[in-house]
Amino acid sequence: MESRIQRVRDAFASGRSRPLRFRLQQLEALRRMMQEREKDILQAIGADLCKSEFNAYSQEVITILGELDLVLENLPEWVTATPAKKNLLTMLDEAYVQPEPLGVVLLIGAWNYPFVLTIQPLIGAIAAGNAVIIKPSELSEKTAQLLAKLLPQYLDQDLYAVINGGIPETTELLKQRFDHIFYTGNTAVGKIVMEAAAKHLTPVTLELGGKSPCYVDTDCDLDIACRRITWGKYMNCGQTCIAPDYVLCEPSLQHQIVQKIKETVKEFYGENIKESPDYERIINLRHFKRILNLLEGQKIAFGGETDEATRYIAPTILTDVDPEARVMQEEIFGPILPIVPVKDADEAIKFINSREKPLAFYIFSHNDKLVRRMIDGTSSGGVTANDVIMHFTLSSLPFGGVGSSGMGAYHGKYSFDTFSHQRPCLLKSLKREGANKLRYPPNSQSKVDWAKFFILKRFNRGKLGLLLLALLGVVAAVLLKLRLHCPISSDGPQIPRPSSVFKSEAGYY
Ligand SMILES: NC(=O)c1ccc[n+]([C@@H]2O[C@H](COP(=O)([O-])OP(=O)(O)OC[C@H]3O[C@@H](n4cnc5c(N)ncnc54)[C@H](O)[C@@H]3O)[C@@H](O)[C@H]2O)c1
Ligand SMILES: CCCCCCCCCC=O
Repeated sequence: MESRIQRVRDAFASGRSRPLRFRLQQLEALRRMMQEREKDILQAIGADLCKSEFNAYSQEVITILGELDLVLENLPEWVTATPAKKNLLTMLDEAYVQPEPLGVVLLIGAWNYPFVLTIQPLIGAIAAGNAVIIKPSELSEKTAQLLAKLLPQYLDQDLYAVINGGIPETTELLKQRFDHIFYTGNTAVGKIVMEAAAKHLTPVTLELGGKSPCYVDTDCDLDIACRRITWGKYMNCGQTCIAPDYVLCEPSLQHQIVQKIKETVKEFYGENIKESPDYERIINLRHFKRILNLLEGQKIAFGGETDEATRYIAPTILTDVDPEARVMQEEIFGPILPIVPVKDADEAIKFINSREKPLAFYIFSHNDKLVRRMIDGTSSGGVTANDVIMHFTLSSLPFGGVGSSGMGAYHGKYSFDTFSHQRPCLLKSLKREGANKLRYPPNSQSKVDWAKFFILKRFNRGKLGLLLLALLGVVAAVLLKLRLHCPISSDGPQIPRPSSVFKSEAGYY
């Protein structure tokens, strides 16, 4: 493993990953891979999660194709240095911010959307000019194997390496030094990743989980709300990081919601859900048993059927759920929807704020004021109002958590920024030493006054003040140029001192 990582490091040190043209070529190659190997990709995802090709395409492949289009179109602009504003002291210099690659990035993918959650951050890391070690999740075994086979066929083999394995391999990987670690998965492992990263002071992006609440207001189109909640909750058999984890609503809505979700489940998956090509299975037996344990002692209003042999759990709804119940203590990550009755929106806000910050927050209401009040009154990684999941699909929005649901964000330009260092550059000349003498010892009141003028711009805000400032700026620039070779007297510059000229009743700003 160490020699493989060293090969990636050496390749990064060669500088090969940096030119824009190279980055674009690699991203084009990824796009070619998506087109030429689409069938293999869909089959691998399908085998891991019992997912239909249609679902694998619309949930994973489309996102990647969209991201590639966006990055290929905008990367030339993103890599360009941005000129920075200058002050009076630097007005003749060059100042800009230049994004530069971080170096070798470790990318640990997740199993629930094993393709998109590995390739989408990879696109950002390549776009930003990094070398990458990719560690797909061993739980989505077929996709992990496919990535190890395909990526070296399309990408530079020295710069980008896939390392497969389970906990021992990840543990070993985390001992190595990286320039950034991007991890997607649960919060407990997120802490292990962060601890390992701290040993090398490696920055991390942690895309974690949490219990994402969904508030349904009485002033709401319940048919539409319940159809959208059903889609987002039971998609991928509930194994979606931003699935609505539980519903908060007034007691009077509870049974209507159960009824409408029940009808929608029938509409989506038919009478026999097990036969539906659109309904997935739980990834493995460990997670299957974990989810079943959450049902213990609960009032099942709908669903509840399970089949261990195929790891099937029916779309399930629990009503009158006690906030202290186990199902309300950990992220469900399965097709169980608890409904917790609350008195009103204020109680819902208090409920949400009394818990860890979730990855997503959903509100269904016709009342725009209420929607905004609930957004302002809570905190979460992201928000969608009157729908679920959809903020993930908009690449102009950063995707990530807050508090225990994660740190950092990605998608589109945000991925590029996550994998770049924004390097501030100030290019001065060795000339104009006269101006610099202001900051050299010995210091004096007059030098401090000048520094206040140049850096803090302490002068009157009025029109006259501004006009005088402009004039003085020109005079100062000319004088400083003329004085290049003359020492500054201990009494300060021989032009009017700014503090006496511009101080007025209007004060400073
Ligand atoms: N924010 C996001 O974008 C996002 C996306 C997908 C999943 N998630 C979150 O991920 C969670 C679901 O997946 P999961 O993490 O439960 O899967 P999991 O617990 O089954 O496995 C997580 C991964 O962690 C690794 N791991 C476990 N113990 C480890 C250790 N001691 N050291 C190093 N690695 C170790 C395993 O090898 C495995 O690959 C949910 O909380 C979900 O919300 C978040
Ligand atoms: C259009 C639906 C896209 C769904 C993609 C969901 C990805 C969620 C990532 C976390 O698990």
